Amino acid sequence: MAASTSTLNVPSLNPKLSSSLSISSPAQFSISSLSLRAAHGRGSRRFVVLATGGLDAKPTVLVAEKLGAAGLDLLKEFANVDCSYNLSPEELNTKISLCDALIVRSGTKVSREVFESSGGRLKVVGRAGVGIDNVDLAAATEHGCLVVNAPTANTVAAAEHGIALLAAMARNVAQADASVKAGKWLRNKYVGVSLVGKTLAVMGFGKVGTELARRAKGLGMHVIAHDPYAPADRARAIGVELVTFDEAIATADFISLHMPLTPTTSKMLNDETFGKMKKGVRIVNVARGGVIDEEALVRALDSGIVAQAALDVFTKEPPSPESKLVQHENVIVTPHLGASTVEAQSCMAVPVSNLVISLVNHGRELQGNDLSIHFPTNRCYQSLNHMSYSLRNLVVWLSS
Ligand SMILES: O=C(O)[C@H](O)COP(=O)(O)O
Repeated sequence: MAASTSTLNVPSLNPKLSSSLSISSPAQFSISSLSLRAAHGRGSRRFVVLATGGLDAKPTVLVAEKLGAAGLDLLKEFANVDCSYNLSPEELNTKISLCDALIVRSGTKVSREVFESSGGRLKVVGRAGVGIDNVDLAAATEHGCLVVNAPTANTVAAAEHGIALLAAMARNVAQADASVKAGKWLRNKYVGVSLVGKTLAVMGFGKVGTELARRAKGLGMHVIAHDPYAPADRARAIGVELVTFDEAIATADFISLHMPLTPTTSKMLNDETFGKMKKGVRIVNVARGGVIDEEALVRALDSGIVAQAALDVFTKEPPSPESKLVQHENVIVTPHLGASTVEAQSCMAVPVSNLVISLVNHGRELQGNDLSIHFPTNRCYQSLNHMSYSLRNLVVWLSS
């Protein structure tokens, strides 16, 4: 699919740069960065981006969830940092009026109330991770607040966790571990299934989906993928065939979910789609809980359509421990650990902190060839509107 392009006016400090910049967003399933190019330029140019309305005094950054140490050190150099974890929504709303920037992971809901409570002071929300479904982007836009993320830092961690769940599910590792620890020795009960030669459907062939597919190929699986926006040649290059949604779910022995949560993907797996699957299919979800109708999944597990599920993410996190899904004997669960490796956490903290500081404090510059700034509309299902509004808060300088 062709890249989608939108043009808007951004104030420029440099006469060499036309004030009209073309922003192109390759329409892929999991686009995470957007590149800016001068309207008259050829190829990549070097940009420096400065946030307008920077602060004279040191900005205050609220870090609402645990962030890698290197990122915190960077923040502390340029800002007053308030690390307050596990805030209630009310506490967050109260604190936010004293903050210029907020850094979160997936556990903090940055709702409309947060922006309203900030009284206009909040300039940047940094998402130390990929998913920005916990940030109300429309409210951010209305309040002139930029939202930035770290779209690549945890790709490998999430793909590796998907593979870990896939193998653990197929070989009943979690159930067998619990039974041995409970004094049992159930060698017949926990006979598993092999991965080699099985068809794996990767739903969402973006960064994580692609990395997981590559690894699954290494395990001898036949990998197909569905993604309305992924280029066929990228899939072909690693020996993956792109197929329709219905073909993917109807032929797969294993399904691994890698799409973002959007209005289009919400409850994509439901009674109807489970009904089209091969009996005995096994499902892995390291994307977002909301892409599965969880009650429908319990029904599909009970009826045997779905033999097993391995879930890292849930519609509501944490899920109730009494939840039928969590307690189901054919389901294994982890507490949203996809990005939780030492390497991913340290990798993601620095770029997010850097972006936040750069944007909140115009004394620091952000530089790049293809502009290294990530905007909130990093999913094809979202419009370019939010990005355009966000860009109006920026000044762009073409330095070469
Ligand atoms: O969106 C993400 O980056 C992943 O789901 C990880 O979320 P986390 O930062 O809360 O671990």
